[in-house]
Amino acid sequence: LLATRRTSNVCSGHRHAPRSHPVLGCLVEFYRNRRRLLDWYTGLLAASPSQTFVVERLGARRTVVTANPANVEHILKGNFGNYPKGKPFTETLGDLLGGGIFNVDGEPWRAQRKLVSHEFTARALRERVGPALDAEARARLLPALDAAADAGGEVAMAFVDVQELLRQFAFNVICRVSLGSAGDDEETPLLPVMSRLASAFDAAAAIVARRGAAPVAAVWKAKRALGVGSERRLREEMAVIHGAITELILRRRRCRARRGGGEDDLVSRMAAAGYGDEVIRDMVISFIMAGRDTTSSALTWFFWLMTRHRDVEAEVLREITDEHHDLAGDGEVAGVGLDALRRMRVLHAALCETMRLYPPVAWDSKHAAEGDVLPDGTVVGPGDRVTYFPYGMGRMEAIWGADASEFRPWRWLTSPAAAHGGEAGDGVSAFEFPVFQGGPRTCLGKEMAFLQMKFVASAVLRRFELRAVEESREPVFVPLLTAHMAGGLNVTVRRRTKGGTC
Ligand code: HEM
Repeated sequence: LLATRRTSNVCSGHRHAPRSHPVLGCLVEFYRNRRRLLDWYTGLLAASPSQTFVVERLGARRTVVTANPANVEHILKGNFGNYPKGKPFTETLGDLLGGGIFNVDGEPWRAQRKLVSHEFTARALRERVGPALDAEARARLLPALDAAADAGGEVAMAFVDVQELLRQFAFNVICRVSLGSAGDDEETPLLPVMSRLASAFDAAAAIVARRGAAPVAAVWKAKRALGVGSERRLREEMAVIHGAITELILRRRRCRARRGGGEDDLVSRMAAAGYGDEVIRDMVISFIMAGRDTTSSALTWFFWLMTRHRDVEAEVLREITDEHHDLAGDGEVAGVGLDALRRMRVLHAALCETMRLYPPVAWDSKHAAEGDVLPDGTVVGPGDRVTYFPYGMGRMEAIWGADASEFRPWRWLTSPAAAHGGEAGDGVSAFEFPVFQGGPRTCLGKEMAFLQMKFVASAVLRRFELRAVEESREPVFVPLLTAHMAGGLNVTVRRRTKGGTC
């Protein structure tokens, strides 16, 4: 069973691994560790001489898990063509994502990527993302924190779940960006459609994520064939999602017709390029998926880390105050504000450090089209799953040094490229820090994500001091499709005075 001398096999070759039944393979071990897979995998990778191990278990595909940067570069870039997402991935996520960019390979992926990249030009960020952030912050995010701050004065334990607030914020922003105004001006209010969509989306994504984590895929497939249990619920939630998005697209069309066309949002451009309603709908689903839980997850951990590391919070606040931009106060966010956000190096470093330890996408898998040998000598068979593992990589001493487990944003400012005026993190390879993936399929929304996270961090920290209600509790990181904090992040909110103190 050993793939190579340097690669550990979880069930037979690893010196710390328990002996396993030759037929059941890893199933027992896997089942025993199912609630702590992240830490189990991280430990196995750290102990492996080449930061790679192979899992073989009955009823599941052979899986190579790696935290080795040379292997990650090979999979994501060097031999990209041999590592599509593959059928097992697209089958698991197909009911949710359909034929959207996240769930297709080959030519359909290439064509969608070309089209979608227009959403992320400097102009699109300035003209559409900036105003969407500004509008959403003014409409809901800042008023909710204001209300919590007011309540805090009267009720001893008034608090707000900032993770939930951030998820709603990101959801509304991504809907505004991909669908334009989507008929805000119509008689039937838009909000109920959006909240129907948001809750169906949550339920469907959770069911699909559990499919991916199931020890044996045959179980969910049987439930789907019989239309029972969670699979039946998934079908119902998907009907709600499809109905709501189709309604939003129709509103968008009516809105465009009323205004005489000439608009440049994703839906309009896909329609103009001849894509049918179903493909457009699936693309919007992929977009919501990509843009919603990723930034809100990173920001939730960021705010929690700020309550733990007040020295870092003070440095970030000093930088924000120095930039003198008033993000939701004087309306400059869409112009000067975006440039000010780009200049914030300490905040950028703190966000990178947050995502190193708590990556929004904790692991990601491809499936080998043909047999291959990875740079560290691991043999890959045709059809094998190959998983790169940002969560484990962020904690590897082999990559980050002896202080890998500590939150130290300064490490991002001391690389030679960053120290000479580059952006924080310049000089760190995407294959050592594959939080946004890397190579031809690298995240298209990376710049938008940083802008959004910096915008929210600045707008919130400048006005409010957030403190975790249970400061001493270590929150639980739940990976699913995108990661989140179990139980949310309840914080108390106090308004800051002008000088940045409370
Ligand atoms: C902190 C925030 C974010 C992180 C960590 C992140 C991470 C990632 C990762 C790991 C992938 C690769 C997924 C895969 O191929 O399996 C990806 C792809 C993608 N991301 Fe992001 N993302 C973030 C925010 C965003 C935002 C705000 C958008 C805007 C809509 C976005 C749009 C996309 C798109 C369209 C793809 C698909 C690219 C392709 O398949 O060619 N992302 N992202």
